[in-house]
Amino acid sequence: MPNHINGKGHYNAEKIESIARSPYLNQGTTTPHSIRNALHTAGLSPSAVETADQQKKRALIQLRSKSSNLEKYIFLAWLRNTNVRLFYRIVISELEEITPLIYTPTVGTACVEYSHISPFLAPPGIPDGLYLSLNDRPNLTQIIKNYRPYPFDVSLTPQIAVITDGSRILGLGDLGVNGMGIPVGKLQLYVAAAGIDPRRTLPITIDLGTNNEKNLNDEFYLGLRKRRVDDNEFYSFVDAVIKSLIKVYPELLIQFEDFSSEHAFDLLTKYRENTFCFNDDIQGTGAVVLSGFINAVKLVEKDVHPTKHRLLFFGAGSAGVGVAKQLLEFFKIEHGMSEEEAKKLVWLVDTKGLVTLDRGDKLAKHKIYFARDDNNGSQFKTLEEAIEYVKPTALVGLSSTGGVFNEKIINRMAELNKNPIIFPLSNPMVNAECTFEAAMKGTDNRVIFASGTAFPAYTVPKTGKTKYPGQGNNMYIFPGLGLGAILAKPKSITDRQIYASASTLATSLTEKEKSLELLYPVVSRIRHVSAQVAAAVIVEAVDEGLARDEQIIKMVQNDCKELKTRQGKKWDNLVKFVQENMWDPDSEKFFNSEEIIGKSRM
Ligand SMILES: NC(=O)C1=CN([C@@H]2O[C@H](COP(=O)(O)OP(=O)(O)OC[C@H]3O[C@@H](n4cnc5c(N)ncnc54)[C@H](OP(=O)(O)O)[C@@H]3O)[C@@H](O)[C@H]2O)C=CC1
Ligand SMILES: CC(=O)C(=O)O
Ligand SMILES: [Mg+2]
Repeated sequence: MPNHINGKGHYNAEKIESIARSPYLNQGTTTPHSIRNALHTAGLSPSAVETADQQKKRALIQLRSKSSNLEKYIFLAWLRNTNVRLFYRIVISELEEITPLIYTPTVGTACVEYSHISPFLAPPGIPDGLYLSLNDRPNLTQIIKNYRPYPFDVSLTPQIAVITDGSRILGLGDLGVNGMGIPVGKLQLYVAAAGIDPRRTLPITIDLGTNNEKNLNDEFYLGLRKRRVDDNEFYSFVDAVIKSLIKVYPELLIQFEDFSSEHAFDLLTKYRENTFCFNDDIQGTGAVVLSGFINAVKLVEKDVHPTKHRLLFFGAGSAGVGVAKQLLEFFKIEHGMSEEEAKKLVWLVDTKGLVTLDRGDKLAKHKIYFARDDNNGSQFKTLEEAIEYVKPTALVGLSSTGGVFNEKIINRMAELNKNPIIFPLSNPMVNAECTFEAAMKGTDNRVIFASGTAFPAYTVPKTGKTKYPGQGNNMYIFPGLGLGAILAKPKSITDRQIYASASTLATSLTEKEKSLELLYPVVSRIRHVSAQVAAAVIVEAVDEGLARDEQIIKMVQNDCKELKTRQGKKWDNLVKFVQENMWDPDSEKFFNSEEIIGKSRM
């Protein structure tokens, strides 16, 4: 495109066009006439200039008028892809209402439908995420560079990528490329909950085929129409993707998400020491459940000594085993137990029953660590049998099997415990092992409860007292963990950093939240909580000698002198620094229209 008039004070037409079309710079109906004139967009919309509040009010009315959550999801995606700042203004101010629409449970429905809806989520030329298919192998580096949703801000390179292969999307199984909704959804929470600049996020779905018959037979399925590749090809392709990503963006933090469990563990083992990465389903979930468990232990400690808990996990995949491993750290660190002692507090159940060493089947690698050898040859095939054998104080569901904690199971937990801990953590809501209402009714309202997807509060009919369920979802961890890591730039993300994120989340409850016996902070405080989690991760990374950001290292050394007693501390200056670095849709620091127009001058 030719320039307008050469010389000082005139505009470069190409730049003007990219500003006018940028979903980030677009201010829609709030654009002042001066800017419309400068951008040559005067006359392209009605003349009214609105305030940001009016603009937001209209969008919320439209959103609320939609009759299904999927329609709301589509509306919100369009908003995000046409007016980023308006979208995040809405998300941040209405977190409780919007989170279930852009994340679990609605994102589950959106993923199932993704091939049907994705062409309608964004205007042409604005990608919703980056697709890397097997056929792209020779050109990975170039294709990675193609992802430029905000062409005007091309100097702002991605800081965080969430990557999936769509093989285990929530509890919905193998959805192939339709899994894209997950990296997109997670990254929206990075922005809303931790203030990562939306221009610096990179959602990726790698397409190595799918074994989902429904997708393979769906005329509208948009991914490769072939079965998944074998393990050799899988690891080789993922390796090529990781290497290309690091080549293009050397400081990129990579979050592995919703890979099938075998691959999830192997990828984490392979990359965690030498690549700036973590696995959200193993480590993020481990940390968030640990945090809720720490608070649950406090609530029941009058009756159950912390070291006397008996934890029964229903589900022994990446999430179940990841959580179980993280809980061991609690017993070791806070209660001085040895690894062997702590391990004895954990039992796993999978599709074949209680996981034991002598069960007779070949156990998947990740199950061996917790496989019991003290069962004297007895085997326990069902959850009921396992409960009778273990007599658990806590029952944790990570099995993707909706409703499996039935009335009988819940009643039995209530007989065994004054306050049974029941965490049906599978997603989306239809896969939760039980509802909050069922858990309350089945335990005479004595349950200590957290689920992966938020359930409504429950009012006890006799007393009129309302009880609030916890939401044990990794969304309370990964945004803050990622932000802390991005700021401190540690060489790797360690168990200690993960533990620090969990223990800080646990201590972030306000007095009011504690008085309501909540296990997690209310969602509306998530931005503040993420800043605290980020600060904890930073302190830990500095203490471990792994942080590489000089300014952060100095600040931590000044602010947190007594590192050994740091747990539970607030590190006010550091938290303030983190908050100042959080992207905010209304901050002049991140958006100054005059300056942006100025930049387009020749
Ligand atoms: N709340 C949160 O933040 C998070 C929740 N999750 C949820 O956790 C769930 C599991 O994830 P992940 O571990 O990766 O998935 P996997 O599919 O790898 O694991 C599921 C596990 O459940 C077991 N299982 C499935 N059905 C049954 C059954 N009928 N009876 C007994 N065991 C059964 C499987 O047994 P087998 O091994 O024999 O096949 C397997 O061990 C998902 O729903 C996911 O959404 C995940 C991450 C975070
Ligand atoms: C929450 C999440 O990461 C999952 O269900 O997989
Ligand atoms: Mg996940």
